Amino acid sequence: AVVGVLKWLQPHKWNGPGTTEHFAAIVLGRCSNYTQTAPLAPRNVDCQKIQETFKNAFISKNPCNITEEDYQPLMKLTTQTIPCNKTLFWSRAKQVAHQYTQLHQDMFTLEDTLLGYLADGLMWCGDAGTSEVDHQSCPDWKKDCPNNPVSVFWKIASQRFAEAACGVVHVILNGTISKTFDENSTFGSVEVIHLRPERVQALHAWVIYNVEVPSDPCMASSINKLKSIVTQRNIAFRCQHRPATYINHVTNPERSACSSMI
Ligand SMILES: Nc1nc2c(c(=O)[nH]1)N1CN2[C@@H]2O[C@H](COP(=O)(O)OP(=O)(O)OC[C@H]3O[C@@H]1[C@H](O)[C@@H]3O)[C@@H](O)[C@H]2O
Repeated sequence: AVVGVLKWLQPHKWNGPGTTEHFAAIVLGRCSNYTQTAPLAPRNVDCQKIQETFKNAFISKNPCNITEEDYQPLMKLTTQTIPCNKTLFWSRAKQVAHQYTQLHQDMFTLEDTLLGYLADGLMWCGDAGTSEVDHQSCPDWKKDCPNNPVSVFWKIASQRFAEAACGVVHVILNGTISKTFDENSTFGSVEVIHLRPERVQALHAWVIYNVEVPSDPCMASSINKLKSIVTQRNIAFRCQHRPATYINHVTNPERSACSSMI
């Protein structure tokens, strides 16, 4: 009990929340669940080994000096092939994107792959001086350092997800915020630039908005910026705007509000 109190009294070294309680057990459970239930799950996966490899990527390491190489062993163990034309990116629209793939299970966001499914919503970090995870605090991207275990993970996972994409790929963007497309987002700074023009013919953007918008969100200046980045990479670009209720209709067609739309 004394050790527990002392740990609780330990000063918070970083500005971000600490490692998720039962992190290793959650990763192991998610791995087993995914490999037994998900469509296109990689077969004969050693979940114990994946759990250990995930921990070894950041345990006993300075949590402000994590590199993409630290995650290479984990990336190798979780390699997965997504069918062409079935990749869905999102930016500032996580919930809508997952509502969509819940209904269209032939489409895949990063979270619908094993790697993204293992880590979604979790926090994790360690420290050079110990083999324990830090439950007190972990570095915040802005207030502490960008090369922390969680940010580096999502950067390398997003990059590999984009590099593996093929055919016509889609992205759900948020039409109710000023920067519908933000070059500094992970989608803008990592995924768009790692699409391979020899594998990807087109990027289709679906701009989702909540309320009637005065003008076509596809005409926004940030969408034009996305179009120029994509077309300069020899990838065709198309934009369509959709009311958020469209996703709800698609998700719950039996809802009375949807009847008028059908
Ligand atoms: N749990 C997940 N997190 C993230 C995924 C992802 O797929 N799952 N990410 C990134 N990401 C982390 O989410 C925040 C904010 O994203 P947010 O600001 O909402 O949007 P981003 O474009 O940065 O990132 C979403 C984009 O990158 C992948 C996913 O395939 C989407 O196409 C940012 O710090 C990223 O490090």
